[in-house]
Amino acid sequence: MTPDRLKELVRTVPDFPARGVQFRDITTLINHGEGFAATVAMLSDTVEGSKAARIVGMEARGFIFGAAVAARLSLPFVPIRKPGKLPIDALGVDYALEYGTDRLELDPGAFEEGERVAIVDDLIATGGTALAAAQLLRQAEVEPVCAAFVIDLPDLGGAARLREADVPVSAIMSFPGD
Ligand SMILES: O=P(O)(O)OC[C@H]1O[C@H](OP(=O)(O)OP(=O)(O)O)[C@H](O)[C@@H]1O
Ligand SMILES: Nc1ncnc2[nH]cnc12
Repeated sequence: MTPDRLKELVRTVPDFPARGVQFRDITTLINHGEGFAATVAMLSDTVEGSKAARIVGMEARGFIFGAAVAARLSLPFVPIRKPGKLPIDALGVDYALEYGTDRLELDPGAFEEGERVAIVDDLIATGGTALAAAQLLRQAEVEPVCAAFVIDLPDLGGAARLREADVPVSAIMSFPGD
């Protein structure tokens, strides 16, 4: 399947969760077996090329793709969670959303010192989530060597921000103009 065909499987919902937002919904993509498999295969090629030893994915949609890529490549998977969910002393980073703030947490004991780690998520918009993930990885003294997304919303600037922070970025498809 081509990236253009995969793009057709993403449902666009106007004015969700707020007026003016074009919500790019991946539930219709993963509800298509061949489309989901092709998406995971493409993300896996990127992650494999980065020579990452481990994959992290951000709660919740990042778990869907990150865990699938990890299983396909027989790589270990580490969840980056929303606050208060990890049962151990976790590293935490607060980050800005369009309105207000949120927080991501990570188990620093989940890694080998200095190893190469890939970030996988469904979508990059402002980059706040992915930058927080990269910051958490650096706090855990490992190297974010790749950030692989299904969808990039380039007008929101997240991919550019991540590259400025020295994290290589790739996406299967983009929706310019969002
Ligand atoms: O680049 P950003 O502006 O940070 O936006 C992208 C993030 O937003 C969505 O997650 P959300 O926080 O909505 O959580 P969910 O996965 O639980 O739906 C998406 O899955 C990304 O993680
Ligand atoms: N436009 C959008 N569609 C889906 N998920 C998002 N996360 C942040 N912006 C989004």
